[in-house]
Amino acid sequence: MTKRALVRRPGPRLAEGLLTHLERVPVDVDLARRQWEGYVAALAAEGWETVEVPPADDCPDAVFVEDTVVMYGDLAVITRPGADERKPETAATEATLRDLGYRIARIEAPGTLDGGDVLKHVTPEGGTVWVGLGGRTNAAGLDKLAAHLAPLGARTVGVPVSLVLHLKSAVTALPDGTVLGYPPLVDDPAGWPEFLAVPEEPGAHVVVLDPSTVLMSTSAPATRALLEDRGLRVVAVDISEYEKLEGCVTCLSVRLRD
Ligand SMILES: CN(C)C(=N)NCCC[C@H](N)C(=O)O
Repeated sequence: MTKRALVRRPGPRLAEGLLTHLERVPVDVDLARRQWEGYVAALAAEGWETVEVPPADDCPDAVFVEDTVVMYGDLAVITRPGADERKPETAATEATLRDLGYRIARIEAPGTLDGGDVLKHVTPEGGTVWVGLGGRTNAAGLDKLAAHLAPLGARTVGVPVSLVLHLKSAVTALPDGTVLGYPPLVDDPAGWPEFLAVPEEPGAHVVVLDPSTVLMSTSAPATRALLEDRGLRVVAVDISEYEKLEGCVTCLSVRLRD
């Protein structure tokens, strides 16, 4: 199976990216460019081919390509980002996925939905899709997504997000479906069937690279040790400049299925 992921190069206005829960601190754009290259190289080293969505230099947050689409099998649901500044980002993602042969659906107004609010766990028996309802994603956006995914066998469930930007700022999932999060930033840790509390905020963010390997930030060493103790292999990347903009490892790519 080809392992393929979308990525989008950071633009010159990266440092102007939106902030909701963090204070603005200077972003080193040259360092951010090198970190992005490092992130893409880490994917390549793990056997992932990357496809670049053409850059959107007028959109500071375009590097966070995860927010522009939700993939489910061969279907690409193009989002309608909750922040107006980010709405122009979706057109090039749609064109790229169309060219790759994916079926396209869209979140239409009045729905808003950011891909960072969507956490999926797909098994051969079916999939569960959790959607964070908070600042960027509204109930109409959740309903539109649920309608697109129901014919594919997915169950869509809304969960509150009030302490961080996106659902995946608070929690992500390990290959076995265990949900991990840093409890002070998770609205309802007890609401998850299998919840693993991690000791660091950036430790809540993993990208599953294969059934035994996850990608995470170097800024969560204690969580890395915890995951390695559970038998996982961890690939760590430095994404400090993106973390200053409320980004994390998940936001910088979108994994595609054949
Ligand atoms: C899971 N996360 C956090 C994301 N998918 N996206 C982060 C976007 C950050 C950007 N500055 C913004 O405010 O939109």
